[in-house]
Amino acid sequence: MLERIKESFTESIQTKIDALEALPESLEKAANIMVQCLLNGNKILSCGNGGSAGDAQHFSSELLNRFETERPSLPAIALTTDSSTLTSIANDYSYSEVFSKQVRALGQPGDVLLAISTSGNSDNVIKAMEAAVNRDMTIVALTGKDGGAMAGLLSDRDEEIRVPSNRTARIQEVHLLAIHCLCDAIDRTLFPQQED
Ligand SMILES: O=C(CO)[C@@H](O)[C@H](O)[C@H](O)[C@H](O)COP(=O)(O)O
Ligand SMILES: [Zn+2]
Repeated sequence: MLERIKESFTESIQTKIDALEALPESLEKAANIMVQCLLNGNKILSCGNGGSAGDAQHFSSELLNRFETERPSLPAIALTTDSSTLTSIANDYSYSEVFSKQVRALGQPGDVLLAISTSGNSDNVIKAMEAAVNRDMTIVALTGKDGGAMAGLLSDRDEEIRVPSNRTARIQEVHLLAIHCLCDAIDRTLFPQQED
């Protein structure tokens, strides 16, 4: 057991080292997309399943409340939190529609969708991306593995942050770091004078 735990630490550290090579440029582009969206008075919607639902909420709470510095609240909505909406859409239509219906209701041109999936193949996240394209929104996709079907849906205006790993847990661990990098970049660009 001890060996297994140590292996998980080593693998997680190695995935972050690999991500340090692969991800900074896409993270910078994604941060710029989000900053521009917020400067234009738009908002960021986020979604994902399981651990990625937690990540979607982690991100929105850091915008709505705060990350590390005192600054005004920023507009973000996690599409994973309203159990009445989620269960009724899943019950009346299909689980694959739970995010896309909300995107069609809440998404405005210029908003950003933060779409999170380690496989890039979750149907409800893919349908949310399709709805976002129809709403003239920009997409930031946090993915892993080979990017899955999500990678094929992105256009030049969008950005994919694809963690170089095939293991869901390791990918999720880097997704959280990526989310914190995005929050840090947003805060430092929008509020350069604020104290830590
Ligand atoms: O947290 C974990 C595994 O670490 C799970 O809850 C995981 O998020 C779920 O199996 C998700 O349904 C996986 O979806 P995805 O990342 O492939 O989109
Ligand atoms: Zn997990």
